[in-house]
Amino acid sequence: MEKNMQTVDQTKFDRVIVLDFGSQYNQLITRRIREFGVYSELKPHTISATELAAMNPKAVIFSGGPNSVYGEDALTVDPAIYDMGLPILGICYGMQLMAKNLAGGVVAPAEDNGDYGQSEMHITNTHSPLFKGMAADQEVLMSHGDYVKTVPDGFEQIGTGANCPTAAMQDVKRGFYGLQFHPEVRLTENGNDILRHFVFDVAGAKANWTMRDFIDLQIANIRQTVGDKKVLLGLSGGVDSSVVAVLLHKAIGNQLTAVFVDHGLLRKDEAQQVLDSLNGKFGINIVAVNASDRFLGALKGVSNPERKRKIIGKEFIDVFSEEARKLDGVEFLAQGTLYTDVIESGTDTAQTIKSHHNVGGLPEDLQFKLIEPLNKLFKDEVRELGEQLGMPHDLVWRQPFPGPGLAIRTLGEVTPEKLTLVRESDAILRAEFAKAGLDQTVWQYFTALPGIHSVGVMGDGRTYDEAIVIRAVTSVDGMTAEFAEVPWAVLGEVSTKIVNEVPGVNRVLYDITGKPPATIEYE
Ligand SMILES: Nc1ncnc2c1ncn2[C@@H]1O[C@H](COP(=O)(O)OP(=O)(O)OP(=O)(O)O)[C@@H](O)[C@H]1O
Ligand SMILES: O=c1[nH]c(=O)c2[nH+]cn([C@@H]3O[C@H](COP(=O)(O)O)[C@@H](O)[C@H]3O)c2[nH]1
Ligand SMILES: NC(=O)CC[C@H](N)C(=O)O
Ligand SMILES: [Mg+2]
Repeated sequence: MEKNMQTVDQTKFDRVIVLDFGSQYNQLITRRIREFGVYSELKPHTISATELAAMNPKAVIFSGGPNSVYGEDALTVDPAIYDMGLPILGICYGMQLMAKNLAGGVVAPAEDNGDYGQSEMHITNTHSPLFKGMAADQEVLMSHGDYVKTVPDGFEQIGTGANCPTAAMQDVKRGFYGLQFHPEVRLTENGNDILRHFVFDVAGAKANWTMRDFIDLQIANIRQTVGDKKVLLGLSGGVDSSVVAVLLHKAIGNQLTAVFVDHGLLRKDEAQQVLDSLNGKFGINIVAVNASDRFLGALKGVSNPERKRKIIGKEFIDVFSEEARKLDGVEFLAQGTLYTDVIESGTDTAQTIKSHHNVGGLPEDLQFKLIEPLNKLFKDEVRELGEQLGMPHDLVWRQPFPGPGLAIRTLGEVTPEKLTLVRESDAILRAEFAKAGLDQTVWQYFTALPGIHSVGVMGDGRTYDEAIVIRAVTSVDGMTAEFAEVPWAVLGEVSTKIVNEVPGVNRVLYDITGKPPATIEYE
């Protein structure tokens, strides 16, 4: 175990606090700022000015959110926050909230249909510190139904959009800024620079935080939380739980036991490959449990996607509990939960998109205390962490595989027969992508069974068989994704192989939807 890590001075980092109004993108704001080398954290919008002052931030950002500032259930902030002398940046809902809270501002619903998607913003004050050095016209991502009709006293409009008079506003004296568009997403051309200008030029923050500090802080936290108790880690062989395994091993050594569950929903040969690649490596010893009968049994007859996810979540916990009982003294369950899993499962402010088995799928009466050191990070940040921890490239860059496995790629009821179709077609897809070198460039790729039957003709005979869908996407963090532009020749090869080698399939489809509006997985 490494010494001298117990005390990490958290106050030595400059920090920017982001207040959460429920946007799906709000943690993206914090991670962009961490990428600049400035520590950033998301906090509830209910935080008081006193609590905020105790964190000694350099600036505050109000995130976007689904509500209307003048709606009955509108979320707001402690008004004393405006008097703290701190720079504030309001994004979307956050800007509208400033306009509502500060004297003179007016927010109204859009007269036509609102403003959703990429559009052009024209900068009306090129001297604004936010827009330093930028061209007067730029693409931004808008996603709002309300708009700021009148800027508050002391503010000036600094940008205007095609469908939105106040795309940006500022009160330089108070250090207050508002953006109607989302600078945190890549679809806003200069979004990163705008945030950077706010953090460094307006707020005067210094870049004094690194991923190394994150590692030290997590190791210190884990040691303090765990004491002399034992921790059971759910290890899938994926990036996230493997990174957690290495962190935990550094922090608490052999107080850690890793459990790998074969739930019968894994890919072809996956169980053996996980054990070969991880057992005995990095000081990790794995307990492998074959639980396919119980998972498949519990899923029998169930076709609702959310029900399936909850059942899988519960079965995982039951297996972990049984293993914990064999070990004596296990108080904690560690998981490789990422922020994506948390936000999509729904929070107090964000809607549920799907219940990830490890968050929204957990039973209410969970007997373990959770340790989830990555639950504020995104996939690409975890990969950077893995690299920093010296883990092998292949493991760090493995494509994600969801905990519920092939169950959420077998739409509707899961049966062993259907699983075979998904498993075999997926193995073909993976082999062909590897052959074409696409495994290095495509972020995630798999097949799914949508449950469509259609008529075919094979060997002069009629078939009425299943279709298989190929899903292949590029992404950075899984929050948004685009369908991958896979060469037709590769798709053709995969299609021929699947139809020839997987009995019961007579048609192969390619999914050309991004996220949003679709999601990456099917359920
Ligand atoms: N088969 C499994 N056995 C034990 N734990 C699992 C299994 N599948 C998932 N988990 C737990 O659920 C968590 C979430 O799964 P998820 O797939 O998001 O992460 P991962 O498998 O660690 O990484 P990746 O996203 O790269 O697949 C894992 O980090 C792990 O703690
Ligand atoms: O561990 C997991 N448990 C889950 O329940 C789960 N659902 C989706 N995913 C993975 O998360 C990323 C985003 O997926 P979606 O666009 O389908 O929501 C993609 O990488 C998905 O594979 C999951 N991972
Ligand atoms: N993305 C947002 O923050 C939207 C804010 C508000 N709900 C609107 O529609 O105008
Ligand atoms: Mg996984």
